[in-house]
Amino acid sequence: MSTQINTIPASEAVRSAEERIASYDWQEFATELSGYGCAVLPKILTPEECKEIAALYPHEEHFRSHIHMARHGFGKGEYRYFKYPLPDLIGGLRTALYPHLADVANEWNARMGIDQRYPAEHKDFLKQCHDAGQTRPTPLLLQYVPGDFNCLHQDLYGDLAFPLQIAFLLSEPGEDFTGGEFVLTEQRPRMQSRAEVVPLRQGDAVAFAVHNRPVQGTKGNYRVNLRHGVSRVRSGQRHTVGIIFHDAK
Ligand SMILES: O=C(O)CCC(=O)C(=O)O
Ligand SMILES: [Fe+2]
Repeated sequence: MSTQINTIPASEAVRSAEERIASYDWQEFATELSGYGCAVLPKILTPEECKEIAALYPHEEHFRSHIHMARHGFGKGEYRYFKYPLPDLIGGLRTALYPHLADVANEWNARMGIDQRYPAEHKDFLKQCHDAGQTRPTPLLLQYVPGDFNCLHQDLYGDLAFPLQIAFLLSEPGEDFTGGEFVLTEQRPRMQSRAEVVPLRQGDAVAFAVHNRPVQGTKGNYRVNLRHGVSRVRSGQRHTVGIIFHDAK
């Protein structure tokens, strides 16, 4: 299938992704992400782009695998992992968003006493993944119908894991679907867990911690353990795209 998002040359898709992300206040974004473990990028995709991406779902040629969540105990609903080459817009956003997240990830690792530092460009991090045998693309398109939900989880696919990821809501809450809230939990050592429900509109993206983040305590930084998921969809259809920055084994 040829859709508009696949007819833009890849270099232009990166530029267009770079242009759109230049309009955000990345300092404020980093403060929010470090304060709460998640931060929203409003209206990163247009409604037309959301519809175009969601419309790829039935077209198998774009995907390497198809997962029925109930079969694995992951919840209920389905998703498909994109194949390389990724659709230009998704690949472009993956490349253009990475450097902003790498700055936060490197600061978090320093605060958590983890030696690893992430390179400034995504292609260099992907090379590390590929050299470690993690070669399969992880961006995915998810589809939920009434009764579907996504259990709390962490998207780890091997030893190498970039600590932040992004999900884009492609459907409009209240119009295309009800329920289906994006949820994050944060397990704090020797304390009760904290939950966040992230309000998103169509075209918004949420960046969040994949598994750990540092929290400033009275005696220095401590590490919390995060999981994310989606509450039950009550009506309609909900689509999302997930961008994970490490590749899979
Ligand atoms: O559907 C969602 O909002 C969450 C999808 C998800 O688990 C992910 O992008 O990793
Ligand atoms: Fe996920």
